[in-house]
Amino acid sequence: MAAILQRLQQSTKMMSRRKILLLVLGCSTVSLLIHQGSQLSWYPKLFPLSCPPLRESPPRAKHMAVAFLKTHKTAGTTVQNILFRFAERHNLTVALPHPSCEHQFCYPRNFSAHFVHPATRPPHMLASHLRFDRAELERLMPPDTIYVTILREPAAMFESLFSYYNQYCPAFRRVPNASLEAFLRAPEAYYRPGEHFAMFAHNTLAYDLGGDNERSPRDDAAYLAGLIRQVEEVFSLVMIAEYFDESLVLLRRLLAWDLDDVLYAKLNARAATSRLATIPEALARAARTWNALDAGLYDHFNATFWRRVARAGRACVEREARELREARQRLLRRCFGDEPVLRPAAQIRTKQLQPWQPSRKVDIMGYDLPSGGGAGPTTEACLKLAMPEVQYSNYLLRKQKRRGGVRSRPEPVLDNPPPRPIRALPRIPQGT
Ligand SMILES: Nc1ncnc2c1ncn2[C@@H]1O[C@H](COP(=O)(O)OS(=O)(=O)O)[C@@H](OP(=O)(O)O)[C@H]1O
Repeated sequence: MAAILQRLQQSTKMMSRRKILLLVLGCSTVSLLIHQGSQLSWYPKLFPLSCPPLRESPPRAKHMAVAFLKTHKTAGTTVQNILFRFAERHNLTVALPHPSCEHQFCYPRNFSAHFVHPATRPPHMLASHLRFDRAELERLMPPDTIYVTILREPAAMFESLFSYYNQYCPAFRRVPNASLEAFLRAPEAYYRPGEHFAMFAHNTLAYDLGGDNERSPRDDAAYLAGLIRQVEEVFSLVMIAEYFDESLVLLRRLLAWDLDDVLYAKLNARAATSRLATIPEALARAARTWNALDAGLYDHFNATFWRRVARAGRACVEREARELREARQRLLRRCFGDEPVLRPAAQIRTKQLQPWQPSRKVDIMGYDLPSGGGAGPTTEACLKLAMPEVQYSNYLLRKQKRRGGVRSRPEPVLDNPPPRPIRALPRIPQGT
């Protein structure tokens, strides 16, 4: 009897152990499904299992030698600011223009290594405006330099150029009522090749890339194909301004940087009142026809960009881009308050954050620090995040000059002298 009872007890124990085991297994499966449900079947595109982790293991060393060709009106200032801050955090030398070149490398002249301030050589990084010259850049930069650049849809870019350089580019100044429509109806009536700053009025991208902006792909298709080949040979990544966050994801992967390294504040944006809300289709077509070389470059590199995104896994790139946007919102809120409003220069009290205004008709927006924030590492990081190009270039030059000489006193950030007039483009007499 006792033996029967003992066996009964044992089998009950076995049963409950099996039940517990089954229960545990069941729970784990359900929890796994809940946890990864979105990665399995119902959101397969958004959360694929195959996305590489944000931080590689073992980590690939961050790439430190970068030359960014800062093309005009393409979100280049925002990319430049990312690179400047990275360089500072890693104690890298940034090539900066000699003061006689202003804050650009004597643009629109072809780049020469002579334009680089001696206190900023040999550099790890370069990100100021220049007209591309491969041999001269290779003479200056380390052999393992990664070259990157950015393009923007030519109609949007041209609308921005027309508004920003309206007072400086004679071709634009000739147009009655500063009308973009009038210019694009008959560009040849206003445009004179070879005159001062003509490159802002015709195929600016091609010119910045070192090409001949007067060539037309309609008459000479081989020229465009050759220019594309040259760009492909040198640049490891051509970013696209319309897909800025996706571009940064590709950039940070190329350079083995963290997502935090490419956080940014949007710089150099015009106020809504200074821009066309939408570019009418006919105007966009005319802008693309007039800038046919730029349109050809953009179409080609936009297509290669998306092929590259597809190779990296589109869903993974989108997921990272979304993480970047969320982290960026958190950072902007922390730096500039709950509503990180872009504001006109007149409303920015912090001198170092006032962006240059190209004319009374165009408002370039910026950020301001909340009052009473005081000094400190967070304030300094926020200040740099929103610092316009000229103030940041001047600050970096002073800092690097000092590093080359006396090392003891750190460069003050918050109380540096007011910036010199920005983009000291020569004033052109009315009616030229
Ligand atoms: N993150 C991001 N995404 C998309 N677009 C952006 C971004 N950052 C800047 N911008 C827009 O880029 C224009 C300014 O370009 P640049 O800084 O290259 O101008 S400049 O040549 O250095 O003066 C300017 O365009 P417009 O406002 O149309 O003039 C900015 O609004």
